[in-house]
Order: sequence, then structure tokens, then C-alpha cells
Amino acid sequence: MKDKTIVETLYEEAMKTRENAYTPYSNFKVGASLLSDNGEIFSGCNVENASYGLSLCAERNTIFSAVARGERKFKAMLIVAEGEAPVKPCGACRQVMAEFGDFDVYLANTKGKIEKTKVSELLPNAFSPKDL
Ligand SMILES: O=c1ccn([C@H]2C[C@H](O)[C@@H](CO)O2)c(=O)[nH]1
Ligand SMILES: [Zn+2]
Repeated sequence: MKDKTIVETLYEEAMKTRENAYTPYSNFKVGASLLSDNGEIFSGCNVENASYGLSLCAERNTIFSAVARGERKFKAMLIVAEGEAPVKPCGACRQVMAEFGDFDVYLANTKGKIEKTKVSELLPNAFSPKDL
């Protein structure tokens, strides 16, 4: 598959799953999608809670569901939310990404703007399993 096609598919999946975001408190809907080394695509959205701190970001929700399905190696992730600039993952999600390697990360907005980065750019010098 060509790189462009993968990104388009990831974008469509993230946009679709973003519609399921449960965000009664922030009203900020985020969708994410993740391509595993096996070629499978997983997706997730943010899920908030009345106890605000328990809210789970789309990125971690997506990575955790992929891990629950037995996937631990990833090629690329795409994250999408509304805004002029593509969405930026929070620190907690960057740390969880770094646990699973240095894959490509595409940051997008709902208008179709997409920026390519990677885990090691989002979280340089990360504490990782190698440090234990
Ligand atoms: O990259 C991000 C940034 C924020 N959020 C969520 C957390 C919370 O539910 C809402 C507002 O911060 O957006 C994500 O899911 N991913
Ligand atoms: Zn996060």
C-alpha cells in the first residue's frame, strides 16, 4: 500500500470513531487510529467522566485496545480533532506511545490538515522499557 493510502485510511477511521467521543464536559472530540505491524487498524475516541481526572484520551484508548487484541508493534498513528492547528497529544499519551516504539504519528484537524511527526519527536529522550 502507498503511504498516502494508509494515511487516508487512518484519517477516515479516526474521523469516524471521533463521532463516538463521549465529551459532555469539554465538548472537545478527539479520534485516533493506529496501524499495527500486522496491517490491522484500531481506533478510539476520548471518553470523559463526571470525575474529570478519570477521562481517557483517544490516543491511550486506541493503544490500549490494540494491546488488548494482542498487538504491540505499530507503524503509524493518526489523531484528529477540531481546531486551526492539528491536535497535539498530551504528555501522558506521549509516554504511552513511547512504550511501544518510535512509530510515525500524524496530527490532523477535521478540515483535513495533516502533519507528520514521530514518537521520538513528540517525546525526545523518553523514559522507556530500555531504561529499566
Ligand atoms: O490529544 C488529545 C488532547 C485532548 N484529548 C481529550 C482529553 C479530554 O477529554 C478533552 C479535552 O482535553 O480532549 C484527547 O483525547 N487527545
Ligand atoms: Zn492524552
